[in-house]
Amino acid sequence: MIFNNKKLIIFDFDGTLINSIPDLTLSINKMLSNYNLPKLTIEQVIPFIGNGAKPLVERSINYATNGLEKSNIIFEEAFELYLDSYRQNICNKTYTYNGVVDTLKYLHKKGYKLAICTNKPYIFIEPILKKLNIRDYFNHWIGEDSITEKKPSAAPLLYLAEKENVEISSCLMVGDSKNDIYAAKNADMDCVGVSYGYNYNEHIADYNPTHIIDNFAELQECL
Ligand SMILES: O=C(O)COP(=O)(O)O
Repeated sequence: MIFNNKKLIIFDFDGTLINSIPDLTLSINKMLSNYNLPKLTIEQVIPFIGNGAKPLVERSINYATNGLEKSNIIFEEAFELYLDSYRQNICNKTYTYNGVVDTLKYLHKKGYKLAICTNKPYIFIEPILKKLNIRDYFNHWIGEDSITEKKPSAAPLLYLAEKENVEISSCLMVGDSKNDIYAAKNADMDCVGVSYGYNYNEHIADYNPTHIIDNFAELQECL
């Protein structure tokens, strides 16, 4: 599929541009170990990603304490422990998926405006972009706490379109999660689903994005 007349491409972050799951899991496990709870595997943590940091911590604690006593856990304290650990391990094993760097370079060179809309806390975005040497490709990035609503609300996508002064029909959302597809549909925006991400272990095709790609570099054939 070829998308004509697009000017602004908005990317999801975790599961689309970067595989952050090893560092997220490490930080979840550091938090859990504080309460002598069993460690979770990467596979166990994957379906907890997508709605932001608090749901990730909450789902992980619920899973790890299944049947165990949890009255000793104060959620706000556990959340701070997780944030502290992630701050220190933000980009140890996180990497860009295959084709991401070359494709960002290609799109940037072609004159597209590029932005990121993630449900990750804002404070974590820039350090990762810098560490992975991709910061300068993006005009804007927003996190779950940047405005009052997050994906699957249309609000963050509408906010970015307005910031960049681009009409919705000239924007394209690219993401791995149903939250990305719903946000795009709620904003009446075309969207590309990537099949290799997390998406609660569900097929992205089940959410009917405008187009699906299996490798990020395929975007170069669409734009
Ligand atoms: O941190 C999350 O829960 C999801 O982040 P994402 O929106 O970049 O996939």
